[in-house]
This record gives sequence, structure tokens and C-alpha cells, in this order.
Amino acid sequence: MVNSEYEYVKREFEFDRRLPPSNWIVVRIDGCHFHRFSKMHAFEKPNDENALRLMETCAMLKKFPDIVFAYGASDEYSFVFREETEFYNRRESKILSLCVSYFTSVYVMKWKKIFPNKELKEPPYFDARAVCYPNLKTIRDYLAWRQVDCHINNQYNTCFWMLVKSGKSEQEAQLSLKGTSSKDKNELLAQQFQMNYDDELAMFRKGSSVYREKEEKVVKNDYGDPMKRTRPILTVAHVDIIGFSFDKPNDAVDLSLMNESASLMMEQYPDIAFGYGFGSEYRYVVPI
Ligand SMILES: Nc1nc2c(ncn2[C@@H]2O[C@H](COP(=O)(O)OP(=O)(O)OP(=O)(O)O)[C@@H](O)[C@H]2O)c(=O)[nH]1
Ligand SMILES: [Mg+2]
Repeated sequence: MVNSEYEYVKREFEFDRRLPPSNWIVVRIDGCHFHRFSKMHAFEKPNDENALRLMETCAMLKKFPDIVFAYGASDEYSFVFREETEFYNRRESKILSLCVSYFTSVYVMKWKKIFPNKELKEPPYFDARAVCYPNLKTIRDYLAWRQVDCHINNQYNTCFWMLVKSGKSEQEAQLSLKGTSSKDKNELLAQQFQMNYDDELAMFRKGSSVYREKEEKVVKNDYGDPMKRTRPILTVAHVDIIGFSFDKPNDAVDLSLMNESASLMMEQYPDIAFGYGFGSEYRYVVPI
């Protein structure tokens, strides 16, 4: 093919950054100006369960099989791509732009279903960054960091809004919480509001982890004989990441299942979720 005289604009000016091989890739998406966006859409304070569920429906494990784990809280979500992924040849700009645009589109598409009586008043938009982590320890530490952040923010916000709802101004509430430890905050909730922080929804305290679990099913083969088949189930859990088992890759990162997952998910899951729970925790299959 003969190149035109203008082809140099691509050859000489366009550069692709490829993310280093043999590293887990984390894409973190964060809502832009969600302080204003949540106010404008009257999200409940400090946590709006529906808004968080809407974010969960955007977790892209079904769309992109190379994403093996996602963690979200507040207006952010982190997506972990398996370490050997060849998704778009590991081109950073492709990975980031696809993830953030897909996430945003699903957020807008699913809005009406989650908030049937709320008009979407302005377009939500998100930023995204990609970071590479060389091993499971650093991935686990990364996710633990995000979860600790979720805990610190949620505990602060729970106290802050309880104080404001009880009649303090926002400035007074801020002053009351200045310099308080985590233990002080728990005591404040217990003494002033007879609240046990641990009774708050696990989704608020621990954020949402999305991953595939294996389910064994008996299906009929081509000859009509029953045979066992393992299928990946997309699961959302509100659990401690620090104790989560990433080490046995088969638990969450079964690569052969990964290849199958995109088509199987389609076939397996209608639009409705089922759930089960105990205590303040529960798990359910994500409606996609
Ligand atoms: N009321 C309410 N607000 C929420 C909820 N989840 C997120 N937010 C808001 O979203 C903000 C997220 O924090 P940031 O990402 O630091 O703030 P931001 O306004 O999005 O700022 P940038 O990310 O820098 O654009 C919180 O401070 C809240 O104001 C929710 O469930 N309820
Ligand atoms: Mg934000």
C-alpha cells in the first residue's frame, strides 16, 4: 500500500504506551465532581444504596473477560486485569478509553432502571488511570488500601451526617470530629446516637468486591448423558479483602474459565438477580 504524503503525521507523532508485560493492570475509574452530582440528584447521605448498586451494575467483568476482580466504593471502581492479558496489546490509551467510556455508558443506560423516578439532570463523567502491579502481594495491598480508604471515609461521613442531622451545622460537625481516632468515632456513634458502627450495611463499610465464583452444574452432553460442567458465576460480596483468597488462582482467576465466561454469562443469566444473606452481609448474582 502506498502511503500518502500525510502519513508521517501518524508515523512521527502518534505513540502508543504499552503497559509492561507480566504485570497485573489496575484501571481505577473515579466520578468527576460527584460531590456536586450526588447533591444535584439528591443521593442519600452519607450512602445512597441505589447509587452504589448502579455503580455495581457497571462492573465490567462480563464485558471484558480479562478483568478478574473489581472493587468499588463511593464514586470509584478499580478493575484488575489478569497479569498476562493481551487486551488491546496492553495499549494504555485503548484500555483506559474503552473502560471509562463503557463504564459511563452503562451508568447512563441503567440509571432509569435503578432510579425510575429520578431524572438524570447532567451527564455523569469519570476519569481513569492505569497502574501496573508486579505480583499478587502488591495487588492485594492496592485493594486493601482502597478498602481502608472506604472504611476511613465511611466512618467519618457516618459521624458527620449523624451530627448534622441531629442539629449541628456542617462546620460544628467538622470541628467535633477534628483529630478523633477510629475508636473515638465509634464511641461518639454509640454514646450520642446509640448506634453500633458494625451494624451499618457491609456494603457501606467494606465496599463491593466483584469476581467470578465457580458453580458446578450437571448438563447433558451431545449423547444425552449427564456430565458435570463448571460455570463462572459473577458474584458481588461485601467482604474483607485482606482475608480474601487471591492466592489460589482457581478461586477467582481461573484462566480457562475466563475464556468461556463471556459466552456462558450471556446464556446463563437473565436480567434478574437472586440473592442470599446472613447477618449484615449478603451475596447475589449481578443483574447485567
Ligand atoms: N450523598 C452521597 N454522596 C456520595 C455518595 N457516593 C459518593 N458521593 C459523593 O461523591 C464524592 C466522591 O469523592 P471525590 O471523588 O473525592 O469527590 P468529587 O466531587 O467526585 O471530586 P473529583 O473526583 O476530584 O472530581 C463524595 O465526597 C460524595 O460527595 C453517596 O452514596 N451519597
Ligand atoms: Mg470523584
